[in-house]
Amino acid sequence: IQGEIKGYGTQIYKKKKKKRKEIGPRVVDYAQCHGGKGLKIVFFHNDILEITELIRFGLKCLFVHLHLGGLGQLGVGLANFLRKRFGKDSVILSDIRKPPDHIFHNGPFIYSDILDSKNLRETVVNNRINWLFHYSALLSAVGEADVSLAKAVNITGLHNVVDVATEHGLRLFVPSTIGAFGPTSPRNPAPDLCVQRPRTIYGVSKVHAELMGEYYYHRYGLDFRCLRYPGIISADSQPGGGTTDYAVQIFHHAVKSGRFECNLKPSTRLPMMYIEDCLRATLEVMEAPTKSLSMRTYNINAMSFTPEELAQEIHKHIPEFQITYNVDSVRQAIADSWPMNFDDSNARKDWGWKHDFDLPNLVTTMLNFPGFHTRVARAN
Ligand SMILES: NC(=O)c1ccc[n+]([C@@H]2O[C@H](COP(=O)([O-])OP(=O)(O)OC[C@H]3O[C@@H](n4cnc5c(N)ncnc54)[C@H](O)[C@@H]3O)[C@@H](O)[C@H]2O)c1
Ligand SMILES: C[C@@H](O)[C@H](N)C(=O)O
Repeated sequence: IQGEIKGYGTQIYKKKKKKRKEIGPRVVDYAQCHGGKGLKIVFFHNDILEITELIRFGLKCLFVHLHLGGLGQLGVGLANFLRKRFGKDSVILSDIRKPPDHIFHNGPFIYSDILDSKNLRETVVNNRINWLFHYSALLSAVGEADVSLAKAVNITGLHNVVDVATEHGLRLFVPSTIGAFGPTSPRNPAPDLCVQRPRTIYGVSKVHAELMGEYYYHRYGLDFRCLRYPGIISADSQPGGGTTDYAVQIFHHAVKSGRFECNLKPSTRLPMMYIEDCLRATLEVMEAPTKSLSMRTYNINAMSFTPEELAQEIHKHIPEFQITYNVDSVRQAIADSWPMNFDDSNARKDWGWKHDFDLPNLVTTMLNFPGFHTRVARAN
């Protein structure tokens, strides 16, 4: 292996018979592996930046990520995405639910309840975890239906996660949301820093998570990283009870029956994103050099549309598709308090965020997603 590791002025050499390393002061050991065809390099476990650079040069590396709340709409996709990048055994998926066979056999899975701090600590210590992705949460609509459980999972759970991550020097990712804004926030667009007075327990808990993470970063040096996601749209996983769920369900109904009853008004404009962009952004901000991050919580944006505009785009592919409206007052009130558009210029400037999917691409990709039609048929 030969090449310069950008930004670090270090080099790895492989010569025919003799292997030699020059890779900066933090390498603690190196050895031949794979029958002499490879070079195994051992780092201090926190040197993620150097490891990231090496992976760009095609080196395989083992460092372990723990992924909490991993069986939800976004979790399995994130685990697959990270496993492709870092190797199957480097990512441990966890949840309190029993995983289906194909997920259980696809890589390490363990039970982990974020409300049980002892169990969480044991998991982190026993598996020598370096990065932690905290996806466990009750979303906006289900949170309003059970405020006390939402308080426990979204607030007490977050405290446990932040404590363990701080104690063990982990890099911690916590997703926030458009739901962290409220009716008094600027809505078109909502910038990173502005009034945040959400009116849902979900939103309140996410503002709390943003502030706790940033406080621990300043006070104790916790490497906390947070993105405010828009509503996320995925083909192979179901949404978990949010206000933006309609934008996933519409595709299933369009394919299955050609009809969809929407629970938001036709003119409700919300920021949205295809899952592939969301997962890529998550990895990009986790890999971003510390010095490039001027903030610890960033908006990320891709597109913004109304149910009416989404239906029109689907109509181009399925001309017989029909949408009707039966408004759910709880979800509508939530949606009306959220931003219509997101200003993500800081993410674009600081660490080069750029979305790939706009509305036409999203609809084409969803409707042509491999196995989507079969999956819809099976789900029904
Ligand atoms: N999906 C979106 O559109 C969206 C948008 C913005 C932000 N987010 C955030 O991304 C994260 C993941 O969202 P999602 O859509 O996958 O959510 P989801 O509701 O689909 O999944 C949440 C998971 O958390 C697990 N969980 C609940 N209680 C737990 C506990 N005590 N311990 C461990 N796990 C527990 C659940 O079993 C579930 O698998 C959440 O934090 C959410 O707020 C999601
Ligand atoms: C927007 C996001 O946080 C989630 N999909 C919800 O609607 O609750």
